[in-house]
Amino acid sequence: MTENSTPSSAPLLEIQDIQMQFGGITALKGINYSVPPGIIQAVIGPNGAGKTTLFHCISGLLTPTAGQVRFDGREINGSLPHQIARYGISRTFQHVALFKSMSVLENIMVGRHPKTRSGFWSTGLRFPGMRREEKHIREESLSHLEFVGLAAEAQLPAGTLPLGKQKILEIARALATEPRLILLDEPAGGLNMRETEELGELVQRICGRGITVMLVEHDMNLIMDISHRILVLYYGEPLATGTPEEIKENPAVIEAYLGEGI
Ligand SMILES: Nc1ncnc2c1ncn2[C@@H]1O[C@H](COP(=O)(O)OP(=O)(O)OP(=O)(O)O)[C@@H](O)[C@H]1O
Repeated sequence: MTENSTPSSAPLLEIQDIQMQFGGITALKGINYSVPPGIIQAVIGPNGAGKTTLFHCISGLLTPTAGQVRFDGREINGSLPHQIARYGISRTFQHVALFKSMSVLENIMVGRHPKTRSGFWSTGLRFPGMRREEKHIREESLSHLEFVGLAAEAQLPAGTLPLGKQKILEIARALATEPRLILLDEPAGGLNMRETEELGELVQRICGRGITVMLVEHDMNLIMDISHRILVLYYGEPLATGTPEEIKENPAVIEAYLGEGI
């Protein structure tokens, strides 16, 4: 178990002795970790280390077998994913999960619904107040597309975009709920070098907006370039924490990744 310290600001996310058991498999073995606001926090580790399971526990897809997750001082484990989205945490998935026949813009508008009073689908009833709300959602959704560089593709079916742009669209949809913490699960998976560089710039701009980013990623160049802090998981436990420079030189990390090209 490892605990990091955040002397300058109260943590945004506190993970306290989280354990996750799947039958006989212990995917997380008691993790303590805090993430301060305003940083890019990477989570790395070999396949099966527990990274995605940790994201599932934070975003409410899984309830930890033991331990607590606190977000901005509020205990959130046991809350449902849509409640957690309302508290200010959104996420993307390892495999793209878009509505492929809907337009790029509509995919964002759907993502807006946790923030609206009437909900995206009920705006279809088209009462005047709802029409105003839909117009507002449309404008805000377009501004998210502009932020990520996809405004020109707004009317295209999402499924016609190349993979790199679909992944960016997923990030835009996660941003549309106006999160304070965004969890990105392997956003660079399947991207070429240029797309990965653009993704890195986007993640830095997201952080520049004051949104805390947690990033699970296997692309070590990207991780080392943009992360402020790294948590290394190994068989469900923290192996090391630190800055990219500290992690690069950590003998336990080098040993764990030996042959895996860190
Ligand atoms: N729903 C599940 N049922 C049973 N075992 C699971 C389940 N989800 C994850 N596991 C197991 O928990 C462990 C951690 O899996 P997890 O997907 O969190 O790892 P990971 O670090 O994200 O791996 P990868 O880098 O390959 O995505 C693995 O041993 C995995 O097989």
